[in-house]
Amino acid sequence: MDFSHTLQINSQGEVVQFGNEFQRILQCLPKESAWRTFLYKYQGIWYYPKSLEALLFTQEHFQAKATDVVVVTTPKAGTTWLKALVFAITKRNRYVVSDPNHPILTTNSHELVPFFEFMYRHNNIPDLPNQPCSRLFSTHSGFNLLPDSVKNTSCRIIYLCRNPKDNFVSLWHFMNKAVAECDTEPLIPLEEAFELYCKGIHGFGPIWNHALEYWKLSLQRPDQVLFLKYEDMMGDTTSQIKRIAEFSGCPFSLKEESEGVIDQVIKMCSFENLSNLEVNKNGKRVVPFIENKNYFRKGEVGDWINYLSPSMVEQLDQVVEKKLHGSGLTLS
Ligand SMILES: Nc1ncnc2c1ncn2[C@@H]1O[C@H](COP(=O)(O)OS(=O)(=O)O)[C@@H](OP(=O)(O)O)[C@H]1O
Repeated sequence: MDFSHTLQINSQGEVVQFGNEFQRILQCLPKESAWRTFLYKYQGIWYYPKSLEALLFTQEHFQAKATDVVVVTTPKAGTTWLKALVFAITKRNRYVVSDPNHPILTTNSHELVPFFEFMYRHNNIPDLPNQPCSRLFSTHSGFNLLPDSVKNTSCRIIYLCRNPKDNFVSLWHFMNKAVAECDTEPLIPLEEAFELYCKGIHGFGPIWNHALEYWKLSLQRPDQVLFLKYEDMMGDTTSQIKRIAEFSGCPFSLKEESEGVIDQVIKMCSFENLSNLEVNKNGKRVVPFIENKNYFRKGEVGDWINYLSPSMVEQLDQVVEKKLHGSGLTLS
């Protein structure tokens, strides 16, 4: 694919120049002006153009290894938390969890488990470590857009989703805080954002389509896809951490359990601990330009009750129920 001109976007969020082949692709896709930018629908999922370009580039250039672990989430499902947990669990032979200099304590987890969307942005082919141990990557990509080598090798996918009502509230806050900090546009009213969300129009949405693809795959190939829910992780973090460790091929030994290693992981990656670290209070990511503190808001289940009216709840519940009906997947 010819990506000779990288994507350029004007101040309204509209694509004004892109690689020739990518230009042809974009012109054929449904397009929506939403969330103060433009979104393009590719194989059932809405993408920001830069993310789509990078993910198409990833598809061409990323070669998975059987030992890789790819963290896949919908935005605002608890990605930052899951990345910290997966890093702490899978790298614990190299970084002892009780180490006061553990990387989690000094580095935002998005840097430790990088997104394909940013690694492969602007035609960049990153130099990937060739180490034998598991490499960790992440993405918000829909399943269809994953590189073939991720879909078809025995590399592991850990998927996380969240109750759509909390997911929406978290997304709305994030867009108004993190993104609004970068420009002078007015905030997006909750009602306007809600209507878009119910239509599935948001970056990497609709989450019911996104989750359903990975859900089906987790049933077909349970050894390749571990399907997690934020609410289960909050409800019984110990069990979910054990599942992650076993699935990743590094289960906790009885000795580790008796020494309290699981509790140490939980504590290190807790909302309270992560959100109070210097790096997460005052640090920022350069690409995208987002202050780390914006990845931490409340970290609770059920905060939607403070934002959504009964009729909004009914509307969103109905949309989700209709989409997931008969699939065996529930998100409420
Ligand atoms: N350690 C920990 N434990 C529990 N919950 C946590 C944790 N860290 C972040 N959060 C909450 O996750 C929400 C942010 O979602 P993501 O990390 O997926 O955001 S992003 O997609 O990476 O931008 C956002 O949820 P809300 O508080 O509901 O907005 C964060 O507060």
